[in-house]
Amino acid sequence: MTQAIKFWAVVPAAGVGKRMQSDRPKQYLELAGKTVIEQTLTRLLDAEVFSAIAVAISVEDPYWPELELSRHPQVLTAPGGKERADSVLSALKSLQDRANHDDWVLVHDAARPCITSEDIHKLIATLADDEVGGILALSSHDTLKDVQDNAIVGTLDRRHIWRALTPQMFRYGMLKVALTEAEGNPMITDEASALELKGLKPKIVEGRPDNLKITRPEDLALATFYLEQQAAR
Ligand SMILES: Nc1ccn([C@@H]2O[C@H](COP(=O)(O)OP(=O)(O)OP(=O)(O)O)[C@@H](O)[C@H]2O)c(=O)n1
Ligand SMILES: C[C@](O)(CO)[C@H](O)COP(=O)(O)O
Repeated sequence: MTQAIKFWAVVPAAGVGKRMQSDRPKQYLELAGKTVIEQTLTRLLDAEVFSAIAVAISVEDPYWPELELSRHPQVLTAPGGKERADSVLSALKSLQDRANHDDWVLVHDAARPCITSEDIHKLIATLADDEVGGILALSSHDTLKDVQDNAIVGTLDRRHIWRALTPQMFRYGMLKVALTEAEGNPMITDEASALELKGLKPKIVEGRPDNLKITRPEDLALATFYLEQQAAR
């Protein structure tokens, strides 16, 4: 008897947040009354689609155990790695006794707290029968320039340039193999790039522009605004 396909979430949350220039990793900064990571995990839990959420946490992280969500029955913890891809692979390995080869995994940055159930379900509905999977992404509303040594050398066709977001949705077995084969490759900054290395063509699903990644100090105010706008809808 074929087993029902399950959905798992993987949340890389082991970064130090250098670009945020704050006193703690950015996933533990306050945002709308909670920490950034609590906002993110709450949204993933509220989507009511994941069998479990595997969170990659730095082995030196003193903040995680203080969060009630760290004891949530659907939240699992895995040791983070040197790079984001290492953290994602570690979290995937922590699911190996639970996830089946063809189950779907949605990898979502802890630093993207404005994700909505709407976009999670849109990604799943669009790709649930796809051979490879794909990612939420944003098209460009601006003219894009090719720049070398601070000088414009050309204008790019914006129809072919999209900004990758998360979640990124791939089959458990396929993603684990791809990230294992790509281990140590500095060009692998998202899950899709590991699949691309194998000659696969992940799909694009247009996401909401408010699904920002908190990276620099000014992003917190924008994220606060977005969460308030979403709450008012
Ligand atoms: N070794 C790492 C590096 C990053 N991440 C996670 O990957 C997500 C996106 O990465 P990024 O925005 O680059 O976070 P940081 O690496 O923390 O930021 P910075 O590059 O400014 O240090 C974040 O949720 C971060 O916690 C991770 O789990 N393990
Ligand atoms: C995965 C990602 O969110 C896609 O845009 C992004 O690459 C992660 O941030 P990083 O700064 O590249 O680690």
